Amino acid sequence: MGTQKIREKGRLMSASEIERTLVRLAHEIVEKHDGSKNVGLVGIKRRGVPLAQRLGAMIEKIEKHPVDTGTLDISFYRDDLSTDGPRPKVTSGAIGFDVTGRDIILMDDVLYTGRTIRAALDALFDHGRPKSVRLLVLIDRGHRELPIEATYVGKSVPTSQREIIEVKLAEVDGQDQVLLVERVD
Ligand SMILES: O=P(O)(O)OC[C@H]1O[C@H](OP(=O)(O)OP(=O)(O)O)[C@H](O)[C@@H]1O
Ligand SMILES: O=c1cc[nH]c(=O)[nH]1
Repeated sequence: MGTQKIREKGRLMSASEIERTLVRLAHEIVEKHDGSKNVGLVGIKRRGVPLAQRLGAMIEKIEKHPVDTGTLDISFYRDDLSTDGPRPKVTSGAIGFDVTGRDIILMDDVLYTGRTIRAALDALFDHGRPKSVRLLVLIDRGHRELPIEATYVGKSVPTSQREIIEVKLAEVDGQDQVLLVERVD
């Protein structure tokens, strides 16, 4: 595989827009979950993790009680591994709290084909039986290949297949912003 050229097309969200969006999503979660006591937040590695941590802190501030926040590493569950041989049957590391009976909100930065979320649901149910599972994403860029939708969406961005959404978060990338870039052949 050669190096792929990409061209920046524009900035979709600044740091302050990301912050405002997360505050709105935290309030939506509290409103829909009637106080959020049974809610557990699970961030998908990598950038879902800081999103879950930030939203957990925001909900805690609004509700004045702690919110369980954990991490899901789905690298062994991704179906794109299956092209190189049988899919490894490995249970991912601990989430950080018991998901059984909880109202789980899975979190990721970008929702595209839906394959990451399918893998995340497999991984989640290997850890326990949640009462419910909802999905939160910062960006929904369309082009689903599976019947998966998010309950909580930061921003819906219609994209072409050539375009790529680059979410950058301070904890992983040293800064907060969302960029739209395009592959150049
Ligand atoms: O809906 P899908 O088609 O599964 O695409 C969405 C996934 O793609 C990105 O991860 P990526 O594979 O680029 O890895 P990253 O964590 O390094 O960004 C993004 O973080 C989502 O997890
Ligand atoms: O555009 C995309 C598609 C999948 N994952 C991303 O992070 N961006």
